[in-house]
Amino acid sequence: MLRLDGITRAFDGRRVLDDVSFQVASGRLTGFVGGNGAGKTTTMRIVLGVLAADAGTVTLDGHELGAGQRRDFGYMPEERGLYPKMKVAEQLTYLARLHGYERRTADARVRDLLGRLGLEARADDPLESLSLGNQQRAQIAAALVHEPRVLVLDEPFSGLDPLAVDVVLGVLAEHAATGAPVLFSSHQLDLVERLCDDLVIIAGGRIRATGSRGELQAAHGSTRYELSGADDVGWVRTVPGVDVVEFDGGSVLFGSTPEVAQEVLRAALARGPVEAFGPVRPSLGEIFREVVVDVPAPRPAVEVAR
Ligand SMILES: Nc1ncnc2c1ncn2[C@@H]1O[C@H](COP(=O)(O)OP(=O)(O)OP(=O)(O)O)[C@@H](O)[C@H]1O
Repeated sequence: MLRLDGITRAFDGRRVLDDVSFQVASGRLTGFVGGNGAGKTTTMRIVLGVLAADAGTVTLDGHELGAGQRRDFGYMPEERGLYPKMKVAEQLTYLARLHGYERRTADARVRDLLGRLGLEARADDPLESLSLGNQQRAQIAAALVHEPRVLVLDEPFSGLDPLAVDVVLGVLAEHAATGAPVLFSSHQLDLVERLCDDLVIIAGGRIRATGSRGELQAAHGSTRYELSGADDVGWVRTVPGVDVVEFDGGSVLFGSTPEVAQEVLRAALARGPVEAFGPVRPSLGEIFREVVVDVPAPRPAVEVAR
């Protein structure tokens, strides 16, 4: 398990990470979600040791990280990092060789990865001749080429079409299944909601919520209920304890306690056929809006004595 404890970082006296603590479980995909400037990239750079924290620790399976362990990490940085003019397979093999793979093993590993990422036909083309989405797949291959013990990716899904998202997701999930913690950042909430096992929400440099989707849904945002009937269900508005959110003649979305929801269901059945009834869990977007609302500005790096 990768674990961050009390990470703090300031730039020019402005605190951009404030007591950031969360875990990335082994074998699971953890989505790191936040708006622009929330602190995702800075946190990832600190995990990778590219940037130093002012305070706090990063540990892997209980051991504080040094350069030696981080060599086994895979990282796809925001600024990407491959050579545009070099052929795709050639530079991936070169990277694998830098990690100590023998040529034949490196070649086999690269061909396998390119195959799984749907890039085999472009293996011998210069990176810059690929579409942006395919260049991104090559960047992901570069992060994975040495079978990293921990995988950290900055916005790996941005700019990918839905099919490419599924291809990349499959490859990342396969890698997580080897027991590696996988952390990826994103601000595409709908995508993260579908893709990851666990979520970490950051805003204004502070962690606002962590947990599996189910845990977040249970802890934040209220469950609503949906009722559809053959006839007009406008009467639901008059039931005490019901707060109607949306109404569309034959269907209604409302908030209430579970008990009141059951009363509504019984009343609906007494009136005629019910086509659909059930809880509607809050979306990640709703939870995100709830937990990031009224985020206080980060404290200055140095408290001024009064
Ligand atoms: N090298 C730096 N010098 C000064 N400020 C920095 C530096 N790097 C990051 N920041 C600031 O730290 C804050 C967090 O930035 P960061 O890039 O970590 O956010 P992010 O969540 O990755 O955002 P985005 O989704 O827009 O990439 C921002 O206010 C940014 O301007």
